[in-house]
This record gives sequence, structure tokens and C-alpha cells, in this order.
Amino acid sequence: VRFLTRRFIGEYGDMGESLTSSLAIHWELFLCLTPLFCSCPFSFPQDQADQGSSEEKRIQWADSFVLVYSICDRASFNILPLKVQFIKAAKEGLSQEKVPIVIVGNKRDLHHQRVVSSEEGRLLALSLDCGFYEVSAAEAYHGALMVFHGLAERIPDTRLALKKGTRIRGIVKSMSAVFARKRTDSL
Ligand SMILES: Nc1nc2c(ncn2[C@@H]2O[C@H](COP(=O)(O)OP(=O)(O)OP(=O)(O)O)[C@@H](O)[C@H]2O)c(=O)[nH]1
Repeated sequence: VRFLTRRFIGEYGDMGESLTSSLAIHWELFLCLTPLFCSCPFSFPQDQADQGSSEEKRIQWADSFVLVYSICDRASFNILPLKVQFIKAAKEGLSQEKVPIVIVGNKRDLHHQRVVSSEEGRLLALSLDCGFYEVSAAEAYHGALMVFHGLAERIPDTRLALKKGTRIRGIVKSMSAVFARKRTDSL
């Protein structure tokens, strides 16, 4: 949301409904922008049994991956090697291309609660052949921008040329519409 709208929503609360319906239109991209294996407030209902194959489908659909952990939550960091391994097994098994993955340490603003150092993050990303950024989604837009720019740089030009076009523009349009509507409502 920070990347697409430049805004940070601390609590989803009353935004939930309109945002959810807008995202439902473009659920594919949203899934791509959502930390892949985390629960999210806009999850679409699905049976447990379908979950494995649905995750597999998301991975097959996506061109690239952003894996977000919190610098204040070691468990969210420790799980990364497994996630990267899972993605690589699913994607690289089918093609010779390297799968673009960026690891992001979020909540940089909470430095007093930090339990994962920048160095650890950088080293892990290096060892897994992933990009690395530390950001605060809450504090600034710039970090989110850098993440997605860095991600795009890791996608081979040939793939970008194949997929470029309407999809991302559609997302940005409908997200903007949601927030414009919200502003109008509150006037
Ligand atoms: N201080 C701080 N809080 C953040 C930051 N980014 C997200 N949060 C908060 O962290 C919580 C989780 O954020 P979400 O956007 O829901 O992230 P998520 O990965 O979907 O996390 P879960 O909801 O736990 O699955 C929310 O209360 C956010 O407001 C950040 O950069 N700094």
C-alpha cells in the first residue's frame, strides 16, 4: 500500500471494506505484493486443502518476490531461508532463469526493539543470492520505492517487455480511486 499510494495505514480499520473490494479486482498483483506466506487482512477465503496448491499457483504466477520480515521479530527472519528455498524449488525447477527475490527488513523506525541486525540481514540475503533493503514503511515512502525499483532491476528485460502494460496501471488507478473517494467522503 505504501508503494502504490505513498500512504501508510497504521490500522486498516474503517478503510478495510473499500480497500478490500478494490484489491479484490486486482487480487493477483496484491498477492504478489503481499508477503507470500504471511496471513494478511485481505486474504481470500479458501479451504485448507487448497492452500498448498494455491500458494504454488501464486508462486508460478509471480515474476518476482518481496519477502518482508520485521527487524523486531527474529522468527520472521529465521523463516526466510525456508521460504526462499521453497520459491526457488518451485520456480527454478521449471526454468534456467534466476528468480528475482528481494528480502526486506521492515520497521527500521523501531530501533530500540531491534533484534535482527542490519549485518545479519545483509549476510543472509547475500548467501541466498537475494537483494536486501532495510526500510520503515511507517516512516517513509522512499524505502518502499527503492525496494520495488531494486526488484524490477533483478527482473530480466525480456520478461518485463512481455508483461509490461495495463496491469500495474490498472492497480494504481483503482487504488488512487479508493483513496480519492475516502478523501471526498470525509469532506
Ligand atoms: N512501527 C512500524 N510499524 C509498522 C511498520 N510497517 C508495518 N507496521 C505495523 O505492523 C503491523 C503489521 O503490518 P501489516 O501491514 O499488517 O503487515 P503484515 O505483514 O500483513 O503483518 P501481519 O498483519 O502480522 O500478517 C501493523 O500494525 C502495521 O501498522 C513500520 O515500518 N514501522
